[in-house]
Amino acid sequence: MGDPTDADASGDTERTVREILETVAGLAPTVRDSLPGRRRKSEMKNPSGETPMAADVYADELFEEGLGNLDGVGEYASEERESVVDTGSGLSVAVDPLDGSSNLKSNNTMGTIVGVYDAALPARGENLVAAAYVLYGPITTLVAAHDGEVTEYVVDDGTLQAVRENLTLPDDPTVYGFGGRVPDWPDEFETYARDVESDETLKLRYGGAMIGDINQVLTYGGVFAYPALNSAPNGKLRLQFEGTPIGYIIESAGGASTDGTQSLLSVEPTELHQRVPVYVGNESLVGRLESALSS
Ligand SMILES: O=P(O)(O)OC[C@H]1O[C@](O)(COP(=O)(O)O)[C@@H](O)[C@@H]1O
Ligand SMILES: [Mg+2]
Ligand SMILES: [Mg+2]
Repeated sequence: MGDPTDADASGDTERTVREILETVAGLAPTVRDSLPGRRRKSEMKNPSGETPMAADVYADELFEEGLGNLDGVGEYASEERESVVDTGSGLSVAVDPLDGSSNLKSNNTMGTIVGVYDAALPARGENLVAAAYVLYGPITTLVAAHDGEVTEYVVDDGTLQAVRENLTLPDDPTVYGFGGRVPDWPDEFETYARDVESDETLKLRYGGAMIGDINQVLTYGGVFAYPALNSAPNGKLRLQFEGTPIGYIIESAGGASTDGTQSLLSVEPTELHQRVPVYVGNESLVGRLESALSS
């Protein structure tokens, strides 16, 4: 028989993960409804030096209140605020409240990303106990990874309705999407990209919101990269809010993730808002990429 204290702890974790997913699902329609009236820049700068949209700031406030008020959540952090908010004791939640919010101007897809860590932030990907994203597409969906399983839910009415269980990346990948300006790509990455482009089984899908592109990779199989750039060796995306949760979801779905040399889940966090090159997708394509980058 196991230690009753451990059983309590894991029961608490399960309950809190469920409550976090339910809270995010519950807020998703409100976030979506808030977008038309917040399609403008805010007056502030975020810790990454960007000017967020009013919608980014509002979504962050909603998630901070909703998730921070849960008994089992001890820390809340987001891409839009400088430091970690201490909300009691329990799991730590790191949120990208709106991913791809520059797509608001052109009315294209966006998402929300949530990482649930069992350690103080910033934490390693290996401390993730769950990760999820909301996709504000024609349908509002939530994809969650927990205990090695990935599930897609429809959350249009604010509740979790499972529609696809045990999601895995298809064996025969068909899509790729790479961010950053091509002249800014390091030579090794450009060689890989040209190789992928000339593969007759693959076609380009890039939408300017990582979550939209990731959902295509999860649906059709393929590879997404926001690479290291000549002008930004750590790329654009943030480790804690984007890199590790997405690495966790893709790895849970049988795919691979890397920062170029190691799994995104193994990258040592040194700073809450640090950036990281992100490469995720089918193992075959990520393996080819790691070889290309090391040559
Ligand atoms: O405009 P670019 O350089 O293609 O960048 C797009 C990338 O930046 C992001 O929008 C960054 O995320 P945020 O919108 O949360 O800052 C990603 O979703 C996307 O993959
Ligand atoms: Mg983002
Ligand atoms: Mg964002």
